[in-house]
Amino acid sequence: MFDGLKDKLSGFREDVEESADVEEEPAEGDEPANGDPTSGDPAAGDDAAASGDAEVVAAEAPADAEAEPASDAADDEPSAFQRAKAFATGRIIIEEEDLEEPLWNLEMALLESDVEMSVAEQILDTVREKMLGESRKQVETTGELVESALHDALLDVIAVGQFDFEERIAEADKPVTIVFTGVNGVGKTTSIAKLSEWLADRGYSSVLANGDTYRAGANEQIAEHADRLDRELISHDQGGDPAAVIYDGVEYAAANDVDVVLGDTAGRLHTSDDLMAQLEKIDRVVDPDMTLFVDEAVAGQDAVNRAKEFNDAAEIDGAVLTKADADSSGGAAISVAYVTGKPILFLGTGQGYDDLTLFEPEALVESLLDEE
Ligand SMILES: Nc1nc2c(ncn2[C@@H]2O[C@H](COP(=O)(O)OP(=O)(O)OP(=O)(O)O)[C@@H](O)[C@H]2O)c(=O)[nH]1
Repeated sequence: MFDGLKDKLSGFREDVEESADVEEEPAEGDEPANGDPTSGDPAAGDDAAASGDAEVVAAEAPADAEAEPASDAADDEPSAFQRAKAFATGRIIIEEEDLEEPLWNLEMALLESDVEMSVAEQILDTVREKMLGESRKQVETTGELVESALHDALLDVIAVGQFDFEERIAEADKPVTIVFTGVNGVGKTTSIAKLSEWLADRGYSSVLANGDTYRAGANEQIAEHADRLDRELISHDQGGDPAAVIYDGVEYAAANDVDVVLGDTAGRLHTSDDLMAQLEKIDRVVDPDMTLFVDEAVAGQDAVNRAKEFNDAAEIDGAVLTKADADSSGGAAISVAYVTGKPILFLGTGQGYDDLTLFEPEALVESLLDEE
């Protein structure tokens, strides 16, 4: 999953390792490109330093490095002594300028992978801070340092607002009403059917309510899922009031001890203003326990923009990203939570009813950074 992004992240690691290697070259006695007088220290010839596995001391680069070379050994800068010591112990120092090109390449890679601009910038800021920050005292290999910086940076943006969905269902008063929003054709209805099955696997009953009274054929489509899964479906004729359908779903669930109401909504009306007004009305009338926004992982930036738009109209509690099994760039999965402040809760991973996976930020980050 998200193989393109995975390759690009691995490219960043190689870039940094290459830049760090350049720092080690003075072992041969060459004058370093940056003219740093300490880089030529003979101690840099240490075997460990010459190996690709050299340890790293992360240090803040002086902001005015060019104007004032490291000769003054100011307390808050990587002093000549620190550098000499680093070389003597087979370590290298990562400076801001070593990261410049790799970070630029990383930014391009993230944008090419459809990561939203503000999210890409946040990732870069965290990576820069983690790799140069004073607080990082541990000594690690270049690869480990990059991996840990990327891990923290990605997790920070992906895990925004994450909560335990099953616990939320377990603790809520029944029936729990969940309304699904999102444009047509992204897999909203299929996701409702999948979630009904996911809930049943965990002992929760559910009823489907078709609030998409706009599109011809919507009743038949959801009825097919309800039949196959043997679930009750509440629907009104085409053109009816969607808020009334979902309201009836809640009444039915309360009267029949059903745990969860899963309400579908239209993905398109005459105008997008009509659609947003309809969602606001459902919000007002039904006051759902959760509103989940559904879109395709493959839609990239479009999915991120739509998530923002829908969240503005009827505040969402989380998102479901479908078609994560298709070859997608990964940008939506990285960006939606940071941009909306609401977590991705599920990934759709196929067309079967069991193809719904709880979204786990830590697992996603680990798989993105897995070198296999
Ligand atoms: N590969 C894959 N296909 C999916 C996934 N989720 C849904 N689909 C397919 O996407 C298509 C559209 O899904 P629907 O559930 O009809 O989409 P919708 O958003 O409800 O569309 P409307 O009913 O038109 O609003 C169907 O063919 C689904 O089988 C997924 O996670 N992976």
